[in-house]
Amino acid sequence: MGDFSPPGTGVGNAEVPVVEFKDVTVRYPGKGVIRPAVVDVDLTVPKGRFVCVVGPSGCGKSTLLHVCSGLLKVSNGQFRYLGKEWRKLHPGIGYVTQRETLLPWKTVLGNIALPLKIKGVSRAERRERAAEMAASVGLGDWLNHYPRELSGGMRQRVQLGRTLVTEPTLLLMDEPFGALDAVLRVRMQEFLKSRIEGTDLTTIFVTHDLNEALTLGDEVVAMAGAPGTVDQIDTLEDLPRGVSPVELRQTPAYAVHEARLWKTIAGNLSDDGVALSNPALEHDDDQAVTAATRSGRGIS
Ligand SMILES: Nc1ncnc2c1ncn2[C@@H]1O[C@H](COP(=O)(O)OP(=O)(O)OP(=O)(O)O)[C@@H](O)[C@H]1O
Repeated sequence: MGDFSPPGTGVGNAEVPVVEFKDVTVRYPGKGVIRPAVVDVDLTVPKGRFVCVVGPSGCGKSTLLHVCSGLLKVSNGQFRYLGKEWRKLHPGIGYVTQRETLLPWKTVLGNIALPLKIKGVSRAERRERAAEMAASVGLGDWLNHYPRELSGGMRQRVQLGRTLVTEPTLLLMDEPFGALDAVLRVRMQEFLKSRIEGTDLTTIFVTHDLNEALTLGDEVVAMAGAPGTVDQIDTLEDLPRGVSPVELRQTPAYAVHEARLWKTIAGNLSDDGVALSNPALEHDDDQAVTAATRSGRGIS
């Protein structure tokens, strides 16, 4: 175990960051020499912080989330969750993806109660907690409806409820609103913000959409290149909070952050929106490219 201490250690767990990456490189297992997915990542996320990660397709955003969840181990460097290196999956993680994973044969109540059932919570308690959670995600009148009877935004709220009902310490969100239309997306952003604000929940939210990141985040982490590196971290303390996304986008501070982050990301994009090879790492034998960069969407 390495010896890197979070700032302000020694005054109890409250000050231990929820997530710490220190000089982290990640290679996916495979045959031959595999180019790393991310290199030299340093990132600290304190308790209660909402961090958005942006960057072009293939720069390693999801890879960072996999490491946070414990699904993927680092190849070099150190990763700590709640101040510890863990051998197994990390406890207290909620993971919401763009892909819908609701069980079609279960109702809203049944879907939200499912993780409690897996944990062995009694039937009466899980029904009560699931019903409370359904109400808190605005679906109190839809408890006995099935996913097919709901809109895309409602289904995404069920997914969110199913995750939050477990009372996670760390919420990981990988493009959760990517499939929603523009209006619904903004509504869901407002909804998520209102649901999380004032709680201790720590959130890492991956998105291709810079506007979404600036609307939601306390901090935006811009990744670039392939293998991916963290190229910029913008703290958004100067942005007004408690205003609508539309009002927020009209403020001068917003424009400054947007321009700066865009420059970081777009400077490292190919014409078709995929992360460009990282020139600083091109001549390193260890980094020889055999892993295919997945084609996909660029920054919007
Ligand atoms: N299971 C895997 N095995 C091997 N390589 C992988 C695997 N998953 C991802 N990669 C590679 O790791 C790199 C980073 O992928 P990752 O999915 O983290 O990027 P991303 O920024 O999240 O992309 P996108 O925005 O398209 O989802 C890519 O080169 C990708 O091909």
